[in-house]
Amino acid sequence: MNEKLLVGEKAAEYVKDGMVVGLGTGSTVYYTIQKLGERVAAGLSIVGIPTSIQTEELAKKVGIPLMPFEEAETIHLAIDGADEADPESNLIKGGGGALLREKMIAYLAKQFIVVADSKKMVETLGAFKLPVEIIQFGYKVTQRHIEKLGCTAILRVKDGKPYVTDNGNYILDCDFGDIKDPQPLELKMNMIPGVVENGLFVGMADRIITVNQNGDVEDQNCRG
Ligand SMILES: O=C(CO)[C@H](O)[C@H](O)COP(=O)(O)O
Repeated sequence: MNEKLLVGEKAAEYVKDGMVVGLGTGSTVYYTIQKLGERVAAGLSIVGIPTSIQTEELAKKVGIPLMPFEEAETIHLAIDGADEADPESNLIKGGGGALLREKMIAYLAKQFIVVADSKKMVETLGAFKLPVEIIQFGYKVTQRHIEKLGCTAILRVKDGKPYVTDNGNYILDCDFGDIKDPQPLELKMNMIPGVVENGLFVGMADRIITVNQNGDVEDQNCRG
């Protein structure tokens, strides 16, 4: 069973005619975007706002009309994946390196739907190392400040070179062990000069679409 396909396609059902839709990044929301492409070809009228260059290319390929984020007055709905989700619907995101644009777009969205296969659902955040986007200037100094918060921070590397985000920044993957109380950490992290954004999404998800132990799609309303 392809859980990513199941949850990705389920989320596409929330997209209605006339919506401005935030398009997330990754291998789960890939299926949402594919499905939306099919629906656009069949007459659905939407405008997408991509959270990464990768997603922009995919959306163009499947025929979803796009608009620049800076021109958006509102986003009706944003759909995105997650690396981990805890029982309070707090998330770690940024495995794909798009956390900054993902958070900006989710923040503007009236509704934020997360698509997550069952492996992403955890009791406590932190087995997945927390991605933190930092500026390149003085990055080792920023790294030391971040480590004082109680983690080991490793510079993300791709093809033997530091990984550079769509925004021209570096990413540190930070091992805090269990993150039992994500909100203070999210705030403290962003107080450090040189930190642009971190991958903790606290209290942002409105729905999480996942797969339960019986193999059924479970559509959780995070607002009770
Ligand atoms: O945060 C992200 C990218 O920055 C992704 O949403 C997250 O990494 C999940 O990706 P996938 O659906 O491929 O497991």
